[in-house]
Amino acid sequence: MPASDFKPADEAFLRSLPKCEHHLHIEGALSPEVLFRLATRNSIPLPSPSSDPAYTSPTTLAQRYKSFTSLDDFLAYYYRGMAVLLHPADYEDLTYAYLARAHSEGVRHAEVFFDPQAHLERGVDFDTVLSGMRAGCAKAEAEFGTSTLIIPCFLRHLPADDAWTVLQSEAFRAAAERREFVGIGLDSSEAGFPIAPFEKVWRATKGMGLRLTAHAGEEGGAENIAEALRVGCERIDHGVRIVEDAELVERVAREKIMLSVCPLSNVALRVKKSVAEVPIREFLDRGVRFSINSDDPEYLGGYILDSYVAVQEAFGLSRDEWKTICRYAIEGSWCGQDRKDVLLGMLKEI
Ligand code: HPA
Ligand SMILES: [Zn+2]
Repeated sequence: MPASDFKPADEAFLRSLPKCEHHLHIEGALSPEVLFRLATRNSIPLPSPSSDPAYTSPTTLAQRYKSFTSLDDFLAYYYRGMAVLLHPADYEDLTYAYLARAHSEGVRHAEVFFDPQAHLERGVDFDTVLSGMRAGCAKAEAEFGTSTLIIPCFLRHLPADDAWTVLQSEAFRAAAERREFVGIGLDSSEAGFPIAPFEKVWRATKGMGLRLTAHAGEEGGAENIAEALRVGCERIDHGVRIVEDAELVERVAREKIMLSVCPLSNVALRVKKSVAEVPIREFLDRGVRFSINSDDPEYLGGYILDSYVAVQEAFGLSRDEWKTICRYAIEGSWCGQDRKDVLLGMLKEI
């Protein structure tokens, strides 16, 4: 269906679908307005407008976010932006605001990433971030019934020893034992930063009974996806370059390994020229399981419903195909079977 045939009624249908979001960095839900407000409240100096005019106002910053040239160009703003987050309440408010917005767009289950090392290096400890996020999740769960899980991600541009230190820390181990997060991920710059050095971290994490995922096949090639699976990842974040390797495509379909795809992010970071180039059609035709996610909604082009609408405009999927995507997302979630059954029940009613 060409874009001009997209009916407004389809947006109501897309909104009504019971969605699971698996690829959302909470730091990427920090809007320019909140960034400026928290910078003042927490006395964190922003770059001066003479060094970077983007920091003149929230409007100019939002405008700058529309012209990222690469993952690293974005990451520079993303790491600078999150420096305004200091207190548990900052993380709680950010998490709650994201979940409220997500709920209004039909998200019924969310698995939320954060980057502990990016906070630790500024003196913000693991528990500050985690306790704030958990409070935001609890509030949203009580108010909207959204189920949530939290996934700390290690930064692949830092040495694996640094991730190992976090993994061995008392705060990480105690929270893992209390099951305050469900697994770990790996994010940040992909090209030139292979996953292999993190193998020891990944094995130890698995030994703690935690789940494993990693960003791979976003900026880097399909070989990074194969490597991520070799070290024990159960799902892949992005993974769109998997189509470069037909055997790997067959394998993930056969083994029901889910890809958490982020179409608007791919376009914003120039991984793809347009949403139409994201291999949604190939994935559906070859039985590759995937979910559709926003990644960093305040930086990279929008929230989850924007992503669903963009995919519908590009591919004109049938209602049954949308239900298949939502079923893949439910089945690929890391919540328990009881919750999955509830979500599948919601999907049946659509
Ligand atoms: O899309 C991403 N890729 C890698 N690292 C990230 N950190 C936040 N978002 C991303
Ligand atoms: Zn991401």
